[in-house]
Amino acid sequence: MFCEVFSTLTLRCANVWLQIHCFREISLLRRQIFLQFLISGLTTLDELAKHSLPGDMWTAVHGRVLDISQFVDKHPGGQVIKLAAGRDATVLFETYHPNGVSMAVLDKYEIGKLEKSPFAPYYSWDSPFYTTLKKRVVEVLKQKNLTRRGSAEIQVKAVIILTGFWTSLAAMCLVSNLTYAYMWAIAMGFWAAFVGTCIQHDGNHGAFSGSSRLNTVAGWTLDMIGASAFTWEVQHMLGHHPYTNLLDDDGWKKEDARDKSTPAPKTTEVDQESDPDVFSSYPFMRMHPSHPRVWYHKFQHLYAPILFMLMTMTKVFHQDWELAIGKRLYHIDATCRYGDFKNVARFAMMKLLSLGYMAAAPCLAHGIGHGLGLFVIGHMACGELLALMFIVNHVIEGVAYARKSDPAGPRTDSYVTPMVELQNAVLEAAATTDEPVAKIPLNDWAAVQCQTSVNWAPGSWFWNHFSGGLSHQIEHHLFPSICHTNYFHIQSTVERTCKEFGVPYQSEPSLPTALGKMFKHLYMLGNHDSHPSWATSPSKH
Ligand code: HEM
Repeated sequence: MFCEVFSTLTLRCANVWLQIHCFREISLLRRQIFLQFLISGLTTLDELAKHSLPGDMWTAVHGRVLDISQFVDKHPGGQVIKLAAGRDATVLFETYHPNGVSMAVLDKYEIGKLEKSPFAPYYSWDSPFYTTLKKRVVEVLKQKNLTRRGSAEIQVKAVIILTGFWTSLAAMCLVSNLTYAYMWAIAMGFWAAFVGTCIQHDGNHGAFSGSSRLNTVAGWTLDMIGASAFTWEVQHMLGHHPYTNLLDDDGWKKEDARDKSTPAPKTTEVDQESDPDVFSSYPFMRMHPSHPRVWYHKFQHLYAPILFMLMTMTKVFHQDWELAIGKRLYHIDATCRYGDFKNVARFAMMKLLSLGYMAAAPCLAHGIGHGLGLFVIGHMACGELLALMFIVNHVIEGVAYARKSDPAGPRTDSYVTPMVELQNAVLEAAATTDEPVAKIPLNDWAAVQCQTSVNWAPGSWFWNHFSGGLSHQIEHHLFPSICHTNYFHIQSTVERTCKEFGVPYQSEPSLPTALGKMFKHLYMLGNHDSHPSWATSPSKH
């Protein structure tokens, strides 16, 4: 105990000393050597978690501990790097750099090695599948003369959407006819959904623009519509994206049962590899076959649309505040964002301001009853559209689910995966030729992303724009730092590469077809603990 306190104190003093003395490049080396000297032995995840605030930021990539305190402001990808602070950021690092990062950069900031996590990592990074995908996609964009991150196309689109939002809001308050006011409220809700899918989504992923500032402003539009970019980053970028449809079987139960007023458990007691999007809806909805089925789930396909309507309001009034105050979302430490007082102040200011123009203004214009009614109707329209477009990509017939306790890769409920079938077919075909084909591990990160996401209307310019790239969910999950306006340009390359490597790639021809399959799947999950049809999910090739 004494040793722990002493070493923490020494490190903190050392950091303050280094803040004061190390602002030049030459000092970086001194700082690195000094920290290397101080950290004798391996760094634990708990020690790493103590370094997540500006001026004192450590992260870990492939077992190497990096001091990124001095690098964050120089990072070519902008402020998103702060999400890596205080945690193992291997998945973020691998997935946000389609062009790779020189090892010299890592060498420059390395200060030690990470102790092995008590939880075995789910993913494998060894296959050539993701490297080949990255190389081909970067090449296609180069050939088409497109920038990876957004350009004029998304910026013009952003102006149109923002104009739509503010015009609907103003019209909702200014028209005297209440029927029209409610129609404007619905329009405002839809525009707000487009702000979410087409502006903030790219901004917070660092994909809206090459300019870090513009990305921050684009990300901030989520606060403009009443939610919080910081909360979204934690849930979506640190939870859902890296660990899509992956469930730590015991972890969610522990989190569920935990008394939230007690101190957060240590990082050795909780596993970061779990997708909050699939377990946060439980017990209201059963979205993952690992969750126990409760009697009312058999109606979930019927009541799902009602819950979807309430989604944004729950976030705005409950989840955002819980996170900002507790600095934690389920198993995810949110200190990197809400540990900074400036961020909490920004959060609170935007909450107040947005409530002013979205709720108080209509109340002033139409009276409290109708004012609140307009606010709620706007939210319901927004929540419904957003939920339908998001959930359809991951909870749908044929999609795969993964369990941390199951080492054999993502699979349908009855232990047959389309990936196994496809791999066998590809390897068999290759056996008759001279061309060797690499076998892809079932837990290959990119291959898992392809199996846990589903596209709809692939290659369509219109639907790509309408959904902010959600129609090309597989491409988005593989390349979150690439602007959504590019996805239909890279779609055929990704599909071809999947086919070549024997990795499943599921596309539904249209949104209505995909929605039909989503509701059918919700019905199946609600009415069967497991079902034979999950065992024979058709391979799409
Ligand atoms: C952990 C240590 C990290 C290091 C050393 C690092 C380093 C770099 C470097 C050298 C580049 C320029 C690459 C190029 O020119 O192609 C870059 C770009 C970028 N980084 Fe990082 N990065 C780190 C973490 C992160 C994290 C955690 C994220 C996201 C959460 C991120 C997001 C980005 C983005 C969006 C770009 C722009 C990519 C593009 O232009 O396509 N980086 N980073």
